[in-house]
Amino acid sequence: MAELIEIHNLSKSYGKKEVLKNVDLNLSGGKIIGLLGPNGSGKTTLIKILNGLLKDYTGHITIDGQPIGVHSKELISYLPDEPYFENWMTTTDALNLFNDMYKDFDLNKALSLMERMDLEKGVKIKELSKGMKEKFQLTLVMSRKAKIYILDEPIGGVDPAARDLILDVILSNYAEDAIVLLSTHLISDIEKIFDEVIFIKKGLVVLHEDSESLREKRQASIDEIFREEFKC
Ligand SMILES: Nc1ncnc2c1ncn2[C@@H]1O[C@H](COP(=O)(O)OP(=O)(O)OP(=O)(O)O)[C@@H](O)[C@H]1O
Repeated sequence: MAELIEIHNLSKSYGKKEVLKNVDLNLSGGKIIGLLGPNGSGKTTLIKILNGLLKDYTGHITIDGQPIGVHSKELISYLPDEPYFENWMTTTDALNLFNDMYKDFDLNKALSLMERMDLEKGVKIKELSKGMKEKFQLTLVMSRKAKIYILDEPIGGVDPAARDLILDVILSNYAEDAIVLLSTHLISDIEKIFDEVIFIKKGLVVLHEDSESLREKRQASIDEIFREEFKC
């Protein structure tokens, strides 16, 4: 049976610079997968391709057995690395927008997550702090009953106490057969929830392994293995 995400021989260049090189990845459902690599290694580029935002690549990708398109966009709940709200929007406007836009959006879940995150309705999003914006975006994204969640740096701006809350929200809000693909630099904070990790180095996938067996094999944490692998 086809894996939920299959990537074969994917390459992508910006001008003459090749930033993804012959990437092969098969990702199956029921896993939280860490996409890890130093700055500029190609994580966001890969994520944008999976979300249909970049189309000028070579190689072959299927999501749930189909090429990237309407079907994959319905399956994926995507948290981009930058806020995407319009300046005029309040938290209530954004809730309504998600409710209108996505069939799988659970408004009641979003409202209860907002309460847990200490976020209020009717507040102008541009007046929220960076961390509060991140929490709010994550609330919206995790309130969809999606088959795939792609989270680009979900906790970069939030304080350490809120990070644990966010991890709990991620863990308890995805269906068991779904994929969570998550890019982060805060490996030690998040690694406990990873089932698998992917290391990407200058556009090449240099490692894709089960995180528990990797830790056992190397007798080190994912954070330590990452630091060793990417030592400057
Ligand atoms: N729009 C663009 N035009 C030209 N080059 C780009 C563009 N976007 C990204 N790049 C280049 O592609 C490479 C990969 O960038 P990408 O944003 O995918 O890396 P990343 O792993 O997500 O980095 P970070 O951890 O810093 O967010 C980098 O060399 C970057 O300079």
